[in-house]
Amino acid sequence: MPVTNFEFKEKYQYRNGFDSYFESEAVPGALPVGHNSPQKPPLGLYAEKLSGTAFTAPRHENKQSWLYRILPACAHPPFAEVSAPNESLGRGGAEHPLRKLHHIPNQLRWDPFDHEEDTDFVSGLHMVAGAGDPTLKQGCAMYVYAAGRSMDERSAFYSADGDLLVVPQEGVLDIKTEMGWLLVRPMEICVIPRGVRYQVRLPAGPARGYALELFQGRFVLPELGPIGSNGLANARDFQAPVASFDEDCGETAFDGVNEYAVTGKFNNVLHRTVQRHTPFDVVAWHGNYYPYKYDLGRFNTIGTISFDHPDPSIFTVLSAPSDHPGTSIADFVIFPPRWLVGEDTFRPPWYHRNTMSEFMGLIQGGYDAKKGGKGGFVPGGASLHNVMSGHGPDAESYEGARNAELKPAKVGEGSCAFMFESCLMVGVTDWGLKTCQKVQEAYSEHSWGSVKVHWKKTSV
Ligand SMILES: O=C(O)Cc1cc(O)ccc1O
Ligand SMILES: [Fe+2]
Repeated sequence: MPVTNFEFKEKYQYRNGFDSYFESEAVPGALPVGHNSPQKPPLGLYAEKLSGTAFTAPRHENKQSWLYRILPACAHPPFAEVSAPNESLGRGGAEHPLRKLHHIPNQLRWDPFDHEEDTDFVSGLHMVAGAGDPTLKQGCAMYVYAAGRSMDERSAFYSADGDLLVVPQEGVLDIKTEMGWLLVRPMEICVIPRGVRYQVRLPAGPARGYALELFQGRFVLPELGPIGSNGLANARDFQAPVASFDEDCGETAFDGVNEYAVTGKFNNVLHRTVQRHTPFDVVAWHGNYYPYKYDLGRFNTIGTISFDHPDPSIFTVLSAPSDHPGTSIADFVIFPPRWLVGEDTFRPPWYHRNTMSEFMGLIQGGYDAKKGGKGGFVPGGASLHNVMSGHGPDAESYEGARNAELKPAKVGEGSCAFMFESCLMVGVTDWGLKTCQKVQEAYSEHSWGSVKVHWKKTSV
C-alpha cells in the first residue's frame, strides 16, 4: 500500500510539541466547547476519557485525553487469551516471560535478528530482556520486532502494560492510532502510550527494529542543567497525530456485520476480542496523553570541545525517571554522527563498569570502539552489558585510538547506535538467550581476549 502525496498531506499533519496540550477534530464542531462531557456531545459522539495517570496525579505529571468517538471502547464481547503467537509473548503462568529470566553477568551480543515473513508487528514482537512486573507497574522490557506484513486492516493492538518506545531499524511503519496516523521510518522513533490502540502497516516492505516498554512512569525530556534552555532533543520537534477516523459500525455496538479484532497485551499475555465496530472511530480528541514521533536527525548533539570523553547521558533523547532524581528506569540514548575534537583524550568510550544496565542496538552504520562485520556489532544486532559487567572498546579499537593522531575528526557518519540504559538488572528471556539463536559465542574473548599489557614500572 504505497502512500500517495495526497494521503501523505492529509494523514500526517502533525502537531508539534513535547508534553503539550493539543486538540484536534477531523470534523469541524466535533469537540465540545468549554465542556468535556456535555449531556449530548456534538454530532452524536460519545465522550470517553483516557487516563494516563491517576486522576489525582499532580498537575505537572497529570496525563489524560478526552476522546469523542462514534462508539465507546467498552462496547465489545469478552476478551479471551490468545494462544501464543510467539515464545516470548502470549503465555501466562510459569511460561510468563518475566518469570523465566536469565540473569547473566557475562557481556552478551547478538547477531542481527532474523527478518520474519509470516509475522506482523504484534506476532513479531519478541521480548529479549526485562526487569520488573507490569502488574506492579514496575520496571521495563526490551524487545526486538520483525514484521513481514501489515497487521490486518480490521485489527488493533494495545498494551495495558506500559508505554512503548519503538526504534525502527529497517522498514517503514505506518501506524494508525486511535488519535491519528504516524509515519515512522528508520532514524525516527515513536512512543505509543499505554492503552492507546493502534495498527501497524508496512507500506514499504518488511520491518525490523527495537522497542522499549516502560511498565512504570513515562518518558520526559532530560533536564538540560547548564546546557541551558535548548539542546539535545528540542520539544518542538516531537510530533503528535491529528484526529482521523473510520466510520464502520452498525446501528448499535453489537449489530452490523463487520468484525474487528482488538488484541490487548495484559501482563504480557495477549488477549483478544472481536467486536462489530471499528476501534478507529475517534472523530476528535483533546488532551496531553497521545502518541508521538521524533526524527533523530533533529537531535542537537553536544559534547566536549576541550578534553575527556563525557558521560553518555549527554546523548539522552528521552528519559524515564524512577522516583529517585537522576536515576532512570530507562534512558533512551543515541550516538549520532558528531565531531570529536578532544585533546590528549582517549576518544572512544572508556572502559567501565556501570551500576546501570546497558542494552544497545545499531540502527545503521557502525559504532566507534566496536568492530563491525560478521560476529561484530552490526545493524539489527544488539548487546547487553548488565549491572557492573565490565566493557569498553575491543582490543583492536583500543590500540587504534591510543595511537590515533588527534585531529578534529567526524565519527559515525551515516551511523546511529542507541542505548536503553536502565537502573535495573535486566534478565534475558528464553527467546533472547536460546530461541532466537543469535547470541554470539565468545563475544568477550573476541573483544577483550587480546587486550595488551602496556604497563611499565618506570615511565620513559
Ligand atoms: O558502553 C557503551 O558503548 C556505551 C557508552 C558510551 C559512551 O560514550 C560512554 C559510556 C558508555 O557506556
Ligand atoms: Fe557502556
